[in-house]
Amino acid sequence: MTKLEAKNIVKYFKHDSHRLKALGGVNLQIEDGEFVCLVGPSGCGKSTFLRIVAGLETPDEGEIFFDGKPVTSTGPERIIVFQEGALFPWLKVQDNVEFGLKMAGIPKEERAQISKRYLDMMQLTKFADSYTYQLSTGMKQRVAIARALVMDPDVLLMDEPFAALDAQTRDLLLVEMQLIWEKTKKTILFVTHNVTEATVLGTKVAVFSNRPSTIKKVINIDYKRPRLVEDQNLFPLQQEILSELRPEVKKN
Ligand SMILES: Nc1ncnc2c1ncn2[C@@H]1O[C@H](COP(=O)(O)OP(=O)(O)OP(=O)(O)O)[C@@H](O)[C@H]1O
Repeated sequence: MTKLEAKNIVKYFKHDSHRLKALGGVNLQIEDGEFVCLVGPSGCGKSTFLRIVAGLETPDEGEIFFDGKPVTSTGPERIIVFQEGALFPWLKVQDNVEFGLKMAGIPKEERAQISKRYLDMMQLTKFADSYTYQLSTGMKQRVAIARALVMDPDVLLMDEPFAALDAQTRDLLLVEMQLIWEKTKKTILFVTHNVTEATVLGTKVAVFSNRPSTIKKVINIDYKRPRLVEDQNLFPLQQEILSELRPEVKKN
């Protein structure tokens, strides 16, 4: 079943005296439970596209459909996780994770039950009473992912969530992310600059062209999990993606 569909998404931005055409007609179809990685040259509009899917921006042309209905605003079924996690420093880890549930009026005990499951899943139980400044960057990112997952969204939108992590932490989270996806069966859209990351995570990888961007190619990846970054069987796919990407980066 199709979960999300982008139809001819066009987006302009105002830059001083001129209009910059960021998205030039993006078309993408995403089935329920797919893990779709978005790669493309810097500034091509990947984050803009994700924000449009989240309902945080409106396209100038085209439409996003969620379960066949047009997206007109943000909604709890589409939750975005940003690169820096955007946590609340004045709240403890558990309160950060429960924040959306509290806003939704879920009673305290029920909130605690739900957050416990995701704190366990993200190996954060011991840190439930810590403040976010007491955590490493990788742990903060796990809190941000847990905070999104407690809301049980249909679609998780992730904007370079691992970009600020060291290589070892990132490799661990890449395995954890695959396990979470297998356990929760969420539909995931994941923006990354890292082609290896894209092949490790994705059921498919959508390559954006240079601005005004369109989807240049979609590459399907049907390979056993959990996938590891050092798996050489993924190299040919990485080369295929890079061969699509390099000419776009040069144009940039
Ligand atoms: N709010 C805004 N106002 C003006 N221009 C914007 C705005 N947001 C994005 N842009 C422009 O739109 C283009 C696409 O930006 P966007 O951040 O979506 O690209 P990206 O592919 O995610 O980039 P990167 O890979 O470097 O993070 C860029 O040229 C950027 O300058």
